Amino acid sequence: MGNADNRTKRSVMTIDNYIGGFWKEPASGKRMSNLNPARRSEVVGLVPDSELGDLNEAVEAAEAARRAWRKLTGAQRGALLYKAADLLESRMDEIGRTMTREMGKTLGEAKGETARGAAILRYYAGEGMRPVGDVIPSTDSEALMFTTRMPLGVVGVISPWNFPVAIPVWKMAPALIYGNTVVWKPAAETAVTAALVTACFHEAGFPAGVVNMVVGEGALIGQGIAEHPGIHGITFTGSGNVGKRVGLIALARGAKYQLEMGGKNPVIVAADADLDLAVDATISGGLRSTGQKCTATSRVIVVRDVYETFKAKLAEKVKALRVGDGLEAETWLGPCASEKQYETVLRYIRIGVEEGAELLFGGRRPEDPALAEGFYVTPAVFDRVKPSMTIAREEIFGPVLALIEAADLEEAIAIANDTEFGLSASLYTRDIGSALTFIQEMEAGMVRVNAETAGVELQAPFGGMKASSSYSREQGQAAIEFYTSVKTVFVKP
Ligand SMILES: NC(=O)C1=CN([C@@H]2O[C@H](COP(=O)(O)OP(=O)(O)OC[C@H]3O[C@@H](n4cnc5c(N)ncnc54)[C@H](OP(=O)(O)O)[C@@H]3O)[C@@H](O)[C@H]2O)C=CC1
Ligand SMILES: O=C(O)CCC(=O)C(=O)O
Repeated sequence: MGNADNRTKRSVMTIDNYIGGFWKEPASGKRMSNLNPARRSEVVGLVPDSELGDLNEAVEAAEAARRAWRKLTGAQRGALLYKAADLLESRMDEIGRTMTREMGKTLGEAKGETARGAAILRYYAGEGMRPVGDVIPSTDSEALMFTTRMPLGVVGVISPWNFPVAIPVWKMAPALIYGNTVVWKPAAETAVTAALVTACFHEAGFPAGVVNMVVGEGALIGQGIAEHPGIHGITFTGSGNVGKRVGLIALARGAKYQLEMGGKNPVIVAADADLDLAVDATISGGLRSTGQKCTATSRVIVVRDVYETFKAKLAEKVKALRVGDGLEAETWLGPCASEKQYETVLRYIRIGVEEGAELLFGGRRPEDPALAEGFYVTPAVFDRVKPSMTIAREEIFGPVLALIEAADLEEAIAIANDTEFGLSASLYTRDIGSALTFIQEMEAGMVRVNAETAGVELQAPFGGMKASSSYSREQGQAAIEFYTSVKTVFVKP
């Protein structure tokens, strides 16, 4: 993997692809630099700029491994997942620090995410011992009819930079336990973290070719995965534009696909809400990970009776959040993950102001000269946002909250539903009737009452409605639906 001895230090790690059980230089020998978003002059790693030849080699390795892998028992595959979980957990500090240096989230969040990766691996390791299929009564009294499941074959995993451990693990762990082999293209921006995760699979003793990692430009290697005839299923998390493209390519060649894309997640604050609880959840749901979660709260829809009180409480707490390097213990909010993301956030803040929303707080570079070299922006709160404004409609993926006033709960739910997205939504209320109306009316894959919009439990289905996903669900027992095909068996003596 290169420079492994210096993993936790501020040294530059040189990363290779992982193909057929070996760390391999990209055929071109070319590499890209990954920068620390907290300090743009600091190079965290040199990561492969792979070509299609590297991808082809990985697909061949995955194809060569898949029959023997499928023939192992679930318990045998699960034993390897348990080992990978133990390794990931034992390296929580090293992986967390690398993640923070590579994409900026605070060390606490990065370590928490790594621990979550280990928990996901253990959940799916156990899945190797759980029942599969149903016995179905046949109309023929002599016959036995039942369902079983087959793995898809080679699964292509295309993952983003915002959860560089949890998302690929929640895709790879079920793919593997159900008997598939994997070719993983992590986001190039977090490929050093990805290599540390891959090292856990390698050292756990997964047979050669079962897990492969190829790092390169999304438009080449990601698209190459979508197009590759040797890849039978593609699971993608990222932007809507790329996701739709991946889906269209997969559909055209008859491959199975699953897309998790953006969100424009609302929190509704009802007149009877516990306002302190709602404020804390808005801050945590909207601004943790610098707002770079597909489940992040971005629209804060507050019923008129409590709008001004809620706004004052929110502004006071947001002002107190400490922006800084995620490695510093006192930092609450790290930098945006990249210059591209930073420019996007600043552009949306400009658009918000131009369209007439009132910038109540933040949305600027911090004044501290120690932060001048990073992609920092102070958390922004916009007041008097209209549902038609761009900042209320498009996914920003940054620390920006848009406050929208609603006359009552009915109008709040109508505003919440007036979006192309439908990933997550929350309501703060003390009234059971309001909660039930919200649960019934809200068009979102995850609805949460008195809980923030972000926060995914690994054992529950995760996914969105409308443009947020391809209607499929990940995680928990739902994952089996994507990573396997049902086979109906009819046996007569
Ligand atoms: N739903 C979510 O969790 C996420 C949503 N987003 C949204 O997307 C916006 C842009 O982020 P960005 O990183 O550019 O997201 P992308 O959709 O570009 O990236 C997601 C993954 O897809 C890969 N990719 C890029 N282009 C292609 C392609 N043509 N075919 C196949 N794969 C491809 C990327 O590779 P590489 O990056 O190496 O080029 C990465 O691995 C964010 O501002 C946010 O709104 C982003 C990340 C996660
Ligand atoms: O909220 C979470 O923990 C998961 C969010 C997520 O899946 C994403 O941002 O892509």
